[in-house]
Amino acid sequence: MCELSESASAGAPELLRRAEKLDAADELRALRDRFVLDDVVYLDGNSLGALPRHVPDRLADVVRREWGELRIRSWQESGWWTAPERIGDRIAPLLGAAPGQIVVGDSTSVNVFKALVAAVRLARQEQQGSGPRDEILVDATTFPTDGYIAGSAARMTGCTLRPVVPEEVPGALSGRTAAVLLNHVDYRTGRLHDLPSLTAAVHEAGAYAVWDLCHSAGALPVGLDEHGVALAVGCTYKFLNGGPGAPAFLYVRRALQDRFDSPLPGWTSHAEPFGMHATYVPAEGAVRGRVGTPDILSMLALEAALDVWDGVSVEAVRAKSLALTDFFLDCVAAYVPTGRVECVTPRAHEERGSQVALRCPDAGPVMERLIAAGVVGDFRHPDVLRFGFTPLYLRFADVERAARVLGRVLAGT
Ligand SMILES: Cc1ncc(COP(=O)(O)O)c(C=O)c1O
Ligand SMILES: Nc1c(O)cccc1C(=O)C[C@H](N)C(=O)O
Repeated sequence: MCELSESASAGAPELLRRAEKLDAADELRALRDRFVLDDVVYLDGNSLGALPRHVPDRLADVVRREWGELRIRSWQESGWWTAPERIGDRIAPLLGAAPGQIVVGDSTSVNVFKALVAAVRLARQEQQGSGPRDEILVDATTFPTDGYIAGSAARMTGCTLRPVVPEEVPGALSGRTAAVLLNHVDYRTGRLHDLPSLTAAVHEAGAYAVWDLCHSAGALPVGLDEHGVALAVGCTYKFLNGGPGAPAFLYVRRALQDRFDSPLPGWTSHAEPFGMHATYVPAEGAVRGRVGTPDILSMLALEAALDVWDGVSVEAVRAKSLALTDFFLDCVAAYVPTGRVECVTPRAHEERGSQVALRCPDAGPVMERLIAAGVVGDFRHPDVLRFGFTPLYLRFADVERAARVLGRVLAGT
C-alpha cells in the first residue's frame, strides 16, 4: 500500500512543467511512433497492448502470399513449423533467458496446466525417503484462471491445493509440497513479488515453483536464468503487444528439459512428428512443451510485434516505468481530493510492477466516466481502478493528463 499525500503540494503548472522536462529527457520517446495511437490516454496496455504500426502489412503478407500463394509449402518455406521455438528465442532476452528454453503457443491457462503438472512430476521424480509430495500451493490472490487450473491439476495428480499469499509461502513449505504457482506481479494490486528469494525457498524445500509472468514480461527484467527459475509461463498480448489472443509462452529451464514430462504430449512435441508413430517419444529441448498445430496468424503477428523491441533494453523500459508510475502517484496526490481513493500499489520500487491500482467504492462508474473522458484504464472487481503503464508508448504528459481528468471525475465536476 502507498501513501498518496507525500507531494500533494505540487500544483498543475508545476506538474505540467515536470512532465515536459521528463518527456524531453526520455530516451525512449521516439518509440511511440512505432505504434498506432490516437488522442486517448491508453493506460490499459496491461490488458491489451497497442498495435505496432507495421504489423498489419506483415499480417497481410502472411495471409496473401504465405497462405494464399505458397499454401502448404509455407510450413517449411515460410518457417511456420518452427515458429513456436523461433519466437520463443525472440522473447528469451526480454526475460533473461538463453535461447532454446522458451516455446510460444496455446494460452497462458493451458501453459499453467502443462507447467504445474510437469512441476509435480519433477518433484516426485526426485522424492527421497520421506512422505509423499502431495500438496500444491497456489497464490491466494491470483488471477482466477491460475487458481481454477491449479485446482484441476491438483485433483489429477492426487494433490491437495492450498491457497497461500506469496509472502507466506516460505513458512507454508514442507516435505509434502510438490509445486507452487506464483504470480510475479499481482494483476489487481500491481505488487511485484520477490522472485529470486521465493524461487530459492521453494527449491530448497525440494519443490518446484511455476511463475506466471503475465504482468512482468516486457515490463521489467525477470532474470529467469540468473535466478534459477525452473518453469514459467506468461502472455504476450499485454506488455509484449502481440495482439488479442496472441499465443502465450512456456519456459522450461535447460537443465530440466530431459525430465519435463508434459501432461499434453501432442504430436508437435514428438521427436519425429511426421513419423506418425503410435508410441510417444518427446522431442529434445523446449520443443517438448509444444502441443498441437500452432495458430500461425496470431503467432506471426506476435513475431512482427516483437520488432518494436529492436535496440530497446528491458532495463531502460523498467527505469521509465518506475518514473511514470512515480509521477502518476505524485499527480494523483495533487489532483485527487484527499481520502477519495486509497492506493493499493506499493510505493517501494522493488515491490511495484508497471501499474497503479487505486481503490474506491464506486470504481466501476468512475472508470466508465474516465473512459468517456478519454482516459482508458480498467475496473477490477469489486473496487479497483487499474492503470497500466507501457513505457514504449506512454508520455509523461499523458500521465499528468490522466491524473488531472481522474481528479475531475472523482471530484464529480
Ligand atoms: C496473471 C494472469 N494469468 C493468466 C491470465 C489469463 O491468461 P489466458 O486468458 O491468456 O489464458 C491473465 C489475464 O488474462 C493474467 O493476468
Ligand atoms: N485476456 C483478456 C481478454 O481476453 C479480455 C479482456 C481482458 C483480458 C485480460 O488480459 C485481463 C487481464 N489478464 C487482467 O489482468 O485483468
